[in-house]
Amino acid sequence: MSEQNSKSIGISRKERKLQTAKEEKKKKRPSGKKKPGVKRSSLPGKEASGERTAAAVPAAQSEQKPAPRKERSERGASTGRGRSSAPARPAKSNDGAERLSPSERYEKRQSERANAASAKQAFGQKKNKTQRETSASGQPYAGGKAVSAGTDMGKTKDGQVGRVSPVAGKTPYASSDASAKRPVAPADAEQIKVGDRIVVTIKRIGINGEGVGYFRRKAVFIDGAITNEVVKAEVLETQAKFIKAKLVEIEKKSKHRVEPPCPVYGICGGCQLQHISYEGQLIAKLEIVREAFSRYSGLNDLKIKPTLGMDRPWDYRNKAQLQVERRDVKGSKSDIIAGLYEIGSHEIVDISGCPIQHPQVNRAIDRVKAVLGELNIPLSKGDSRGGRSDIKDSGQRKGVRTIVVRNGFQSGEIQVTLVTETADLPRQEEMVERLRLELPEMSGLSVNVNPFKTPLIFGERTISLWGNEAMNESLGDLNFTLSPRAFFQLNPEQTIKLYESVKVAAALTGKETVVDAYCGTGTIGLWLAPYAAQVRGIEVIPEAVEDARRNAERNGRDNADFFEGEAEDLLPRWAKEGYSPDVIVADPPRVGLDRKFLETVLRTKPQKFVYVSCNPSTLAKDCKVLLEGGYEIQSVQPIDMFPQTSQVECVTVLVKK
Ligand SMILES: C[S@@+](CC[C@H](N)C(=O)[O-])C[C@H]1O[C@@H](n2cnc3c(N)ncnc32)[C@H](O)[C@@H]1O
Repeated sequence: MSEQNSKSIGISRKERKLQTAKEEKKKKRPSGKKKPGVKRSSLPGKEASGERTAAAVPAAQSEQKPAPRKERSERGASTGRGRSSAPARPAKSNDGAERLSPSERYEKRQSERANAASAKQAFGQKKNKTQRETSASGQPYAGGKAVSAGTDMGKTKDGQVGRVSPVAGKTPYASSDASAKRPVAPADAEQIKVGDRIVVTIKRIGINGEGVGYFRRKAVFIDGAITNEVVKAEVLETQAKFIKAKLVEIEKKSKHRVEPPCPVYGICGGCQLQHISYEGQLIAKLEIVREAFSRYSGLNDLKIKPTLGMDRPWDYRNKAQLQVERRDVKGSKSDIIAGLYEIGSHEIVDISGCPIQHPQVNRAIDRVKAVLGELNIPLSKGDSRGGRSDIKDSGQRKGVRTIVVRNGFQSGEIQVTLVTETADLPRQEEMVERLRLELPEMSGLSVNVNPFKTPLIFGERTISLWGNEAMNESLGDLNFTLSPRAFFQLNPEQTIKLYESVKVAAALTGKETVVDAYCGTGTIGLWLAPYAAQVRGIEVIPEAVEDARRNAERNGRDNADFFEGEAEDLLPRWAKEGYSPDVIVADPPRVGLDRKFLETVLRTKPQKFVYVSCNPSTLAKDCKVLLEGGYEIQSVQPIDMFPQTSQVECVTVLVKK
């Protein structure tokens, strides 16, 4: 979050825009008619884009017992730092080089990656702006004809479907009377300029949920367009290999196009596919996986199973981590908003009542906001009305930055964690008292201290203010203990399908040795343990390894052991010692598998390799290495863990040829 983007007091231009959008939406809806799965009063969303990154950094697991105001120092750089809010420094070796534990190295790498990504994005945005300005200034305007893209394009119909509500972008589509000022696009893709209008037939949905078509064989990415639609679009950016364009009009509408139910869809950035029917989303996800294998593995005819979806693809998320800000909103009871950053900005979009969060999570967020507001607890972002008088409205200050709420669907427990820059939040006892009254299902309240400006949500130190330091949740027959930072899948209903798919894919007979690489709190390994001779889990975060060991004990899985380290270090070490598992299951973060890890797999040659992936691109790239190394793909099962978003999880089984 940049201080430069701190909000001014009162209603901003963007808020006004948001309110207008909501009002327009209200007008459009038949009165009294409720949208499926959406509360009338609700706004939408999903966690910040760093969710997977943040969630993939599990944390310390402590004994599950009430521990009022007890601080829990976590292993690593912050150990023994007491209540100081001073930034933790990594230990240095004698030669001055950083001496980091595997988990510290992992966190550092994640942070570096995230910083590099945002720098790249910022560079891209700057570049686009320049391009737009340059091109727009020299663009000839000549009548109202758009150039058709490709041989099958340009079938512009009279009386076409014109206006629909804005999707995946903040600007409503232009009306057709704007045609008088339309620039004419050149007939060659290389001469296309920003501001030109083109007609494109959409061939598929891209990995970020955008429609993908071609203009003279050059890929065109158009947010909000759907497969098989013919759309008119305005060019926003031209690159050597692709064009980015904005949807202006839909000439031929897909049968899967639906009205996005959420009033801030396309603004908050949490969802990318709400404008597509659920059936259409499942097909789109299959297309995304197919395209990845074709592009990165060179497999054009791969058989991919239909995406496993949900009966009711709403209210599924068990966790929210929302940025908070104190803001005066006229007509609103609360002066605190909680939400996600608006697409391409540092402004928070309020997402109360988000239709993909479980209602209990939304309710808990509302209660926490109300209590923070009532007690004037300082926030790191917002006006100077509440909180402490020493807090000035000038940039970054110390206070609550993020509210994290996790709900146990089975246990009914609610875990609340406030991420702050400083441990010394005022009125903590009153806060505990008020929250216990307002949120009786709360099983634990913690403060996590993150004094750094980093895209990672959590810092290293977690302090339990009240209740259990860790919450309980179960999946199928297994019971888990989860500390505030511990990774746990976000969609429990689909997680069972995911783990069952892994079980079916592994087809264990009870005799196999199995490695669960990137095991988190040991969930997959424990799921498989009753069907295997032995399970070994590898996980880089020490606290998650402790969780996994505790969970193994709790569930009586005495053939499962969990080891701390990087998968790319431990697997080769075990191989050297002569250990060669029959089956390896790997569930890495989005970056995919490390080269050293892949090379060891090829050397140790397990009969089966079960790859659980949340990123089709890295999945397909890694599979190419395995295919070239003597494996073949037996099955690919996409699973919809995140309905309404463009993300797709896959269980891919590779067997030795
Ligand atoms: C996508 S999560 C999967 C967790 C688990 N399989 C589950 O279903 O809950 C990936 C896990 O890999 C861990 N991880 C990341 N990099 C790692 C590495 N190099 N070696 C081992 N574990 C790693 C993360 O801490 C995280 O717990």
